[in-house]
Amino acid sequence: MTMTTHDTPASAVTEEPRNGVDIVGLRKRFRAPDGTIVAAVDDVTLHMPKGDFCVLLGPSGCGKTTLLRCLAGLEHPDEGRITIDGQPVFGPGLRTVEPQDRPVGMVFQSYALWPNMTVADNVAFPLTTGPRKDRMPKEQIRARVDEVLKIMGLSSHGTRAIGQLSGGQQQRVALARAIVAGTDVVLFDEPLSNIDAKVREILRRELRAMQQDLGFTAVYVTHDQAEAMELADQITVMRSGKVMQNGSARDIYERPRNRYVAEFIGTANLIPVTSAGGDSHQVATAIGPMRIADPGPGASADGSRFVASRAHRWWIDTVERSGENVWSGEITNAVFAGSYTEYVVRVGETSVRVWADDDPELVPGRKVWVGVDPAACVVVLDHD
Ligand SMILES: Nc1ncnc2c1ncn2[C@@H]1O[C@H](COP(=O)(O)OP(=O)(O)OP(=O)(O)O)[C@@H](O)[C@H]1O
Repeated sequence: MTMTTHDTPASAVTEEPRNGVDIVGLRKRFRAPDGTIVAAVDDVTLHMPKGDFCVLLGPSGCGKTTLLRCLAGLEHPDEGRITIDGQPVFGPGLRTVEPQDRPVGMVFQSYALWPNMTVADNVAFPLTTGPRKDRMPKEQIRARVDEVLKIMGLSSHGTRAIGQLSGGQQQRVALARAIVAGTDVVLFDEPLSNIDAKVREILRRELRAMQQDLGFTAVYVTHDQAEAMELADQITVMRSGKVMQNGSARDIYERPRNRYVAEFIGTANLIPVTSAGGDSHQVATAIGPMRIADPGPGASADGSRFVASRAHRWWIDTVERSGENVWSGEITNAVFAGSYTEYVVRVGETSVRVWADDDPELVPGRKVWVGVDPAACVVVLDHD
């Protein structure tokens, strides 16, 4: 990222060649207190294209923070290679590049600000460390700090003490500090998780707009799938140190690779496939034949498979219907969720969840017809 001058809008930033982040065969193991070895990062190979917003998503303990810390240089991997912005920072035969020498900025969950310094001094901090001969002149530092404070909506807060700011404002200061040095890659470790829901939504939108304006590559750790969907150009779903799937939010949501991904993101109906092979557009399932427009990644695989479909792609009706992908069933539960109601419908021995408009006629015990568009059905593996 090239920083703008004081008066230049962020959108006018000059582009420079960048390469994003390349991770090849990365492994990091820890010894747990009971002596067992935990593979926190287990053979991860991943490319994060320059200028993309890349989210590492997964439940607690899946290894996303460890992977981020390896990129930052705060953790020393056991094996593999890392190249950031074209610069190899870790690899065989390479002297590991120390955190302060890596071309990255970082924002933590705890804001990690200096409580006794002013807002402006906190933001300026990365520009005032390192060998004196490499530092920029004071006037230039001030201009850059003013600029990022403006970008973060903190212009009038520069002289305040950190303790006089709200949590949301403190995280803005931390964001400002991460971008002030103009690195091409900024790493975020759950930066919004300590902030209340409304402010978090605002900051999330601002962060995305700022990243697009300035054009840096963002690597963002979260366990919140809604946050991932809203922010990401690329989502990497992790489990037990491994990459389960990597792709755009749409890819991951509409074409999950396996059961784990389908269940982790959004609400999916997973209907067991009962026989292998067959027509690639029709499979035998626990509720009868299901038509699928796109067979999906699990179609030709051996082993347990499911037809995955999103709850909001199903319809529900009290009037008898017939045709493909239509079943009769009985409502067993209805939960009003505001913008939709979740109806749980028993079809044979299986339950499907249908997200539809609230309808007072649709109550538990009611016989109904449900169905799903074949275009919304994809076969997924039980596990890779
Ligand atoms: N310093 C450490 N020593 C021992 N084990 C560790 C260490 N750091 C992480 N681990 C283990 O490595 C695994 C991955 O941890 P990590 O913090 O990367 O997961 P995470 O996905 O970021 O989880 P969270 O969202 O809870 O932070 C976990 O099993 C964790 O207990």
